[in-house]
Amino acid sequence: MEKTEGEIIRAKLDSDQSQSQISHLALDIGGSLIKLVYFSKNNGSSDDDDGNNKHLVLQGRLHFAKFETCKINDCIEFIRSKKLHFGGDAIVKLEQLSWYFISSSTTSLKVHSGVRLHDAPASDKILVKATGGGAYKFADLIKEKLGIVVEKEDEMDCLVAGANFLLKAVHQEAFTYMDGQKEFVHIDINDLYPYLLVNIGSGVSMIKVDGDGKFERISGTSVGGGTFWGLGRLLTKCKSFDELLELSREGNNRVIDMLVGDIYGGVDYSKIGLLSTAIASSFGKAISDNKELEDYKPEDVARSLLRLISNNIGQIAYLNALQFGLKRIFFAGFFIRGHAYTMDTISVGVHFWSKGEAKAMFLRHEGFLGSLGAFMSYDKHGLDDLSTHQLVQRFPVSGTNAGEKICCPLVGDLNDNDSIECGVYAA
Ligand SMILES: Nc1ncnc2c1ncn2[C@@H]1O[C@H](COP(=O)(O)OP(=O)(O)OP(=O)(O)O)[C@@H](O)[C@H]1O
Ligand SMILES: CC(C)(CO)[C@@H](O)C(=O)NCCC(=O)O
Repeated sequence: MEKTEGEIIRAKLDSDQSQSQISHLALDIGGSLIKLVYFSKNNGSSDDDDGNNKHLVLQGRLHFAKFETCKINDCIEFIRSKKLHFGGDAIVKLEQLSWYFISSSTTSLKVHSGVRLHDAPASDKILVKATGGGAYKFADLIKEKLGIVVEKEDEMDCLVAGANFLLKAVHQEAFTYMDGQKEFVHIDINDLYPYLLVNIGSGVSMIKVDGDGKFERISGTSVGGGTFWGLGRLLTKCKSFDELLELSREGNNRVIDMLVGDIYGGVDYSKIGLLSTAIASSFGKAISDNKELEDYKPEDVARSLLRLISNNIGQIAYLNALQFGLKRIFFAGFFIRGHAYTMDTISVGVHFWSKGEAKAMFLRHEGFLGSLGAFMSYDKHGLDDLSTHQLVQRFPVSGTNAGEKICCPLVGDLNDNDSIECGVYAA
């Protein structure tokens, strides 16, 4: 029998936990999904080959997991059964946190960080960092069921902190995706800002980022991932988001979308630069076809809907980038789900509207920006002390050098039960 998502996570954790202790759980509780990040220490330290082993004080993994927000009780049960909220045997305080990845593969990333460890001051209260609207909505429930106090962190602060961390510290995090080609982008941390962060969750936030902690939410739209999943569920009867996404792969949007050619008798409207194949009106054919919903194939509906939402977000993002003179746009949030057609649609849209001036980029850990930001807020001051220059210098020089564009096939979803191997070094 096929295992459920919860069972897979549980089995993995059972094996992890036989050799590790958990510390530092952080949550991002959004309108659709709850994202968890936590660090598990392996027992004992071990030697490493990067020349820093004399400073190694801790080794472990950074874990990622997610639950649907409507199943918050499963998430609470998961935290309780794995004792994630107790921080293992001892809660440690992370100081001078300086994560830097020393190697990466398609399935796991190895990260080392410089920290000082102290036992947390004895306290009756167990505090867990959480962000997203659910940190407010579910604080009482979490206190009641787990006996822990939710320490709320601002959602936008966390998104930006998570994005900056991933972009600066994680090797091969950002990539472009166009015409089926994935290309990793080298990030020059001295030339990272300003950029536009477009976080596509249930709704969409567009944030102009000018530095660490320096940002402005310049726009947003309620037509986001929740719209795609909500409308898609009603229109196709799909039982899960992934099923809807999978369905869209096989569909043909031209069956339902009204194309320029449908209006112009098969020819382009070249005077204003519109090909006959361009969508003139999403779902527009449904008005004239005299058909009912049942007459359309669910896969065609799913495809049209995905293009509608992705195009719309791509266009609004581009208009904001134009208004603020931003050339780089990073798209994140769980709506993207590493899905080829979604990324392609967004990229083509941004490329088309900007006449090739602006670039759409995506992040491998797209859905975990907020939870990573909350995780790192355990020690803001330590992070502020970080020399980002140092982070890059300490990257290993591997076969896939930073600075070069690397082409590789699209890897699967790195967000599900992904973990990052970590070593923690004394600063
Ligand atoms: N397994 C899933 N179940 C539900 N939605 C999913 C799933 N996987 C991807 N999604 C998509 O991701 C969206 C949620 O993304 P994300 O977790 O980034 O946002 P959120 O934090 O829940 O929302 P918000 O920030 O607006 O409160 C959903 O609306 C849906 O489009
Ligand atoms: C309300 C939030 C910030 C909650 O995450 C998000 O869903 C969002 O940005 N919605 C779009 C709201 C708007 O700007 O119209």
